[in-house]
Amino acid sequence: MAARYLAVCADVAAGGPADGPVPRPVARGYRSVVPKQSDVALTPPGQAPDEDPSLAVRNNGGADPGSAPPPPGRREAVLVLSFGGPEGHDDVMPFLENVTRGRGIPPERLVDVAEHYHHFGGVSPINEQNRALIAAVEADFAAAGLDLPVYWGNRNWTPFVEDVWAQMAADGIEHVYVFPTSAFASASGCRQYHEDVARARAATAGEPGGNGGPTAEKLPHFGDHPGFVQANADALAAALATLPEDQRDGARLVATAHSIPDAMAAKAGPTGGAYQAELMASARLVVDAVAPGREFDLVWQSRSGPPSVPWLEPDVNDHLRALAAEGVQAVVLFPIGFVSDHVEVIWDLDNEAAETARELGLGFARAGTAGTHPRFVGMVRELVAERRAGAPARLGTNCPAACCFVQRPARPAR
Ligand SMILES: CC1=C(CCC(=O)O)c2cc3nc(cc4[nH]c(cc5[nH]c(cc1n2)c(C)c5CCC(=O)O)c(CCC(=O)O)c4C)C(CCC(=O)O)=C3C
Ligand SMILES: [Fe+2]
Repeated sequence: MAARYLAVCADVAAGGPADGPVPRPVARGYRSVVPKQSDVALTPPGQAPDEDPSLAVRNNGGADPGSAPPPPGRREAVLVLSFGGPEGHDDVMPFLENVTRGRGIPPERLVDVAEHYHHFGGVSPINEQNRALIAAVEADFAAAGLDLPVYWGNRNWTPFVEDVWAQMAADGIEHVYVFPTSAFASASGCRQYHEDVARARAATAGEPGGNGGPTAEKLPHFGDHPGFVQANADALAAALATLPEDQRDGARLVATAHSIPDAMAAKAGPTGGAYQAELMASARLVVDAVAPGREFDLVWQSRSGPPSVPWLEPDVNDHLRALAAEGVQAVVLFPIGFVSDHVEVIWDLDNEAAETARELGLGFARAGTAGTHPRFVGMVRELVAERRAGAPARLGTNCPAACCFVQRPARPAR
């Protein structure tokens, strides 16, 4: 049975740190502060930040020569690099301004999204989820006898990646394996994480006596990694089992991911279209692990941007309406595009999409995300081990110098 891929481009084959000494290894427990403006130079539009030769490894589109094994004695670390989220009501607007600066998101959309956060006391669960992931990775490293410190930095809120970079430099870290909390290609999910590292290195170089701090390599996309797939498959099976027995076989399985502008999707990955292609491949693996060959759909959620700009469609809510009209009785949503149950998941799916399903009389279940599933946690160690062994990138995808670039204002340094 062929999967019903509803993606637009289905024809694309492409694949604060405390004062004084701060204890290693994790910059946790930051106070929530309004970000300071820094005057770090921007990546000029059109110039890829990963042309910075100190960003040591690029897993370019299948042509990855592999990294050299690390020189003996090099002091290394892992950085969990994430999106960031507010920690209280007063953080919400400054956080949203950080996310959307220069992005052309309409102000009324920001007001709406702020409400989603205020609904949860202004606290995004993403930070607690990242702390839990880091604790699990540290425990996994320790159990495997791997002595590698784990740091945490964010793009849009404390602990900011710039501050953590300075901390790693102060701690004598020479090289960092960057693990982004995002599995797939796109300007949002891959390239911006490269840009975050480049910005952090520029900021560190701008400090007195600074030299950019540790060199870095971003770990490859992991949507097809067995650890990620197993975590999502277990969650999908568990969600399916919550439906009444007579609905399970007929329930439609629906993968979701963050919508992105069509123009961004067209530029994702070395030959374009990689966001949808990687998501489809990942969702297929997840479904096959639960119910081999079973049909599923891939649709989009959390669209922002002005209506005049086309984004990937259909939206999950519209899709639920179409399914109900077809006579489908129940759905299981699995948000394959995210790695934890943050606001985009618990608001846009558990609240909005669940409400749509209720209105339509559709049975509804939502699968969890990878979170701290042991196979997902172990995946981080495996990805690092591959790079340390000098192996070619397993997946062969990570945004090379020129890909995923969309012409829009560079995100100013905070
Ligand atoms: C592909 C993708 C991922 C997955 C990959 C990854 O994880 O990186 C993702 C994750 C996330 N997106 C998040 C939050 C937001 N995203 C926004 C805006 C946007 N997202 C986009 C795409 C993505 N976003 C895009 C193209 C925009 C338009 C602005 C622009 O062109 O850059 C806005 C602005 C308001 C709005 O319009 O919604 C917010 C608040 C949170 C945090 C949730 C929490 O706090 O719990 C997370 C993990
Ligand atoms: Fe987003």
